[in-house]
Amino acid sequence: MAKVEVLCCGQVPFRNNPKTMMTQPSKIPHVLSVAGSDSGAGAGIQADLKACASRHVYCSTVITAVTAQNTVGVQGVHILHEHFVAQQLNSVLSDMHVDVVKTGMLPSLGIVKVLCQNLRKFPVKALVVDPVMISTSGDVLAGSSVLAGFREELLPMADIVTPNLKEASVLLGDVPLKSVSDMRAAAKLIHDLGPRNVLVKGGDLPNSLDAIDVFFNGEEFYELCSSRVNTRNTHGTGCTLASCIAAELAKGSSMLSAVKTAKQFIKAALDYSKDLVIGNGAQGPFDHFLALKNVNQSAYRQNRFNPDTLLLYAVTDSTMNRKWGRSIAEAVKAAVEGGATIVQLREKDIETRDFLDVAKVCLKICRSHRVPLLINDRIDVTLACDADGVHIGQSDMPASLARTLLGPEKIIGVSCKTPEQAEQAWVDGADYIGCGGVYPTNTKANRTIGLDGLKDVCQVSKLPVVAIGGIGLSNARAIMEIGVPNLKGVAVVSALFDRECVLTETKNLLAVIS
Ligand SMILES: Nc1ncnc2c1ncn2[C@@H]1O[C@H](COP(=O)(O)OP(=O)(O)O)[C@@H](O)[C@H]1O
Ligand SMILES: Cc1ncc(COP(=O)(O)O)c(N)n1
Repeated sequence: MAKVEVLCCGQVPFRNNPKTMMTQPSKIPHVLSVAGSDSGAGAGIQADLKACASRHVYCSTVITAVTAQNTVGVQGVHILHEHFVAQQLNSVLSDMHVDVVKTGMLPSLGIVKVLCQNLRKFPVKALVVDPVMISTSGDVLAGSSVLAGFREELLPMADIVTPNLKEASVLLGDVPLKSVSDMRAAAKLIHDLGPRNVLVKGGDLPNSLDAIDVFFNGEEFYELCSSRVNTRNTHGTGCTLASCIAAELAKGSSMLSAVKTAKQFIKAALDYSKDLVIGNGAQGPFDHFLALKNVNQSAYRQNRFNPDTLLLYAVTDSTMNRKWGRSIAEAVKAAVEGGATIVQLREKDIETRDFLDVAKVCLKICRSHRVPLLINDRIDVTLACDADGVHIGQSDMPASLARTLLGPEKIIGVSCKTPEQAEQAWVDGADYIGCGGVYPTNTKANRTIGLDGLKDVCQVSKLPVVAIGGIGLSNARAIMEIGVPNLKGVAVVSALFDRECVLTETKNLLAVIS
């Protein structure tokens, strides 16, 4: 009798398994962190590894120094020889496909130089430089000898440099930085040193109720603002921010969107771990794995939100579907089969338990078509059924709080009528805005803003926009043709669900706007 080998994992041997043989090799975005080790694991290489892991990005490491460090301060620093740093760089860069390099503590000029040599030899998609010089505890991590290396060699190669206030000041020859306008001036001067983008971090800005960072891309300034979390656990925020930016760039994000995601991540992680107690010193580490408390499919999404999904946005209405004798799930199924690119469950008169049951069924339908499903207003239902996100109005939960509750992964949309509301939605960490009502509608008694109002909002909105309100076959094309690039699609209710055949209506509407 033929001998059958059983592998311990219970799988058929490779050569006999056609399914395994057909499997495509899969690639994970890859960040290389070139930084120092922090024995307390709050900052440095350890923070970078945790940040990348929690953003679902692979992180390799080249260690430049080993520090004896805890929540009180830095007790010792052992700098590795530049030859050994060069050897590590060569090992990783010559073999593994690195997308983005992120640098932290670079404690000697020799190390800066071998890094620049290796970056020239093995070019990568992006270089993120966190110019670590002084720890938050006030200890020196890189002396003035490396400054020339930063200014002359490394910064001109950087896609972004992320100094905190002290580091920005040192890079510019000890200029005092005390206000947001000082930060803007510093960002401009540092940009003149050669990096493509600059983020001056304001975690240590005195007398500021908010944590404000200034981003400058050589043309425009952005003040990125989040409320300041009241916690001692801010050790490693700078390293984490830079790693998170690197991770998002490795996934393919644009620079501004990577920076915004990273900032939202820091805010959410600090909120999540504000009461954590590790160590007796003044500055504790925080917990990077907030997403793990909510292990779910969305944790494996590589790109959290694709604005193109706003093209044909189906918003349900149970009264209409009841009138035509179909369930919400049947209506959603027809809409996604007809080509709806995103769905929102807007069910105002339904018990929570029923809402949850319906949401779970609709989620299954949407996932099978790779269409995101959002829930109107109800953050509790969004979390309970692990929907892709929530859509909120101006009188619902504020978007900043929704972001804190939902974490950085979920999609958040906000209804906006005015440019001011659109600006606030962006500051609060929303992903898109729904703008309207453009035309009068039966689903909401509301002031309409018309095509001009829509244009005004689109022109200032930094977020993608979907138009809503009285939109259907007759006027959808006119809306799509208003000629503003961030208008990504139309959201419709009656045009799909107050009709006999949802499938046909969706197909027809898609044909008109595509
Ligand atoms: N208490 C806080 N609440 C919210 N965000 C914070 C807080 N402290 C720092 N941040 C943010 O963390 C990031 C790192 O900033 P900062 O602490 O200034 O850098 P570093 O760790 O290099 O000193 C920035 O985006 C900053 O705005
Ligand atoms: C090895 C190493 N790298 C970087 C930092 C900066 O982090 P922080 O500014 O939070 O002290 C640090 N303390 N240690």
